[in-house]
Amino acid sequence: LPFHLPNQQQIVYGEDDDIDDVLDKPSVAASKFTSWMECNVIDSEARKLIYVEFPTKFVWILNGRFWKRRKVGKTIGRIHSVSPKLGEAYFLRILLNKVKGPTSFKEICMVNGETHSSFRDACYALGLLDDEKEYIDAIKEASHSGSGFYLRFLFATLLMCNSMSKPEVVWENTWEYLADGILYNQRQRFKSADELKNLTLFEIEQILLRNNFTLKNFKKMSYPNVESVSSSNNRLITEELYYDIPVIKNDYDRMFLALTNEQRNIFLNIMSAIQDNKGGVFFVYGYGVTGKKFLWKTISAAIRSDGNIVLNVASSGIASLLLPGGRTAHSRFIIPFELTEDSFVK
Ligand SMILES: Nc1ncnc2c1ncn2[C@@H]1O[C@H](COP(=O)(O)OP(=O)(O)OP(=O)(O)O)[C@@H](O)[C@H]1O
Repeated sequence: LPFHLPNQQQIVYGEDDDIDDVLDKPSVAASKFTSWMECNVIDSEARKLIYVEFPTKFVWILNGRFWKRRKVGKTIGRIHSVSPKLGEAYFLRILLNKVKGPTSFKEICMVNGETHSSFRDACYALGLLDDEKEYIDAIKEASHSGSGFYLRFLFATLLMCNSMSKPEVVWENTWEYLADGILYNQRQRFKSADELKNLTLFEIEQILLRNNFTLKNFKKMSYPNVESVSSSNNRLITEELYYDIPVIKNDYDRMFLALTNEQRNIFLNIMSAIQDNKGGVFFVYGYGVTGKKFLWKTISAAIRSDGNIVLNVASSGIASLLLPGGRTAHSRFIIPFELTEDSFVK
């Protein structure tokens, strides 16, 4: 048994069909599902049945596009299954297993005389959905042993699985647990008193600017470095500076000592181009498993352990996973890729 949200009935049409002809199709005016509701208006027997029971007493007359009382035969109904990800369609399906004889979509949403604004709310009112207590309790319980990072991961996983019917309720009740560690990390972000001073000056300058003043009017006062504030508020930059420097430094020391002569030569060449601000394009090639990625990792660790930024990119998703903090070049630099029949990634 098909069903659909209001005005979302399925229609099949050809590529060149005229839009008016498409809209005039009988399946638009009367889908199996909307005809069921129309039958409920005129037939009192129909109103005793939920949708899935309908085919036991009624048959669908395809030519006329209406339901008629069944005279012979037995049949059972089954409603198409729907993923919870589809939201309202999923909740409508739940209601269809409960509501007898509705004559309109509005009536499906009606519980004890009250019309709800969504199928989800109607499910709630009927007690068909759990309250979110079990999720709230689970997050609170996990907070005894898990860090804030782990809890945020848990909440994100619950969101991705669509397991919570009212994620906003869980969020409001648990955000303080989920926020654990963020304040601490933000404090750590300001590596020096100078950065903190700069940000404070920046905030003061904002107040002054709103009142047509500026710190520049006070000759002896320092002026904030606006560029560094905007970069410290830039999420991408912050993410790249989020590495645990002592850990990275340790990795770097270990890897640097292990470099082969050939790797070390390349490493020193590239590092000197960086340190002397010369820049350059380096093409490192070699047979598989000869240590190219090991070299990238060492270079990345060397640069990151100085608190600088490395953007590791690869052309394929799998290769990018092998690089520390790697992303595909397309994703990182938002390279447009026109998808046609003949397009391919070189
Ligand atoms: N100097 C080194 N000291 C210790 N282990 C190393 C060294 N160089 C490479 N390795 C190790 O050798 C293995 C292969 O290296 P890596 O993955 O860097 O090779 P690759 O050239 O990038 O391979 P592929 O081309 O197949 O992707 C890894 O396990 C790496 O840790």
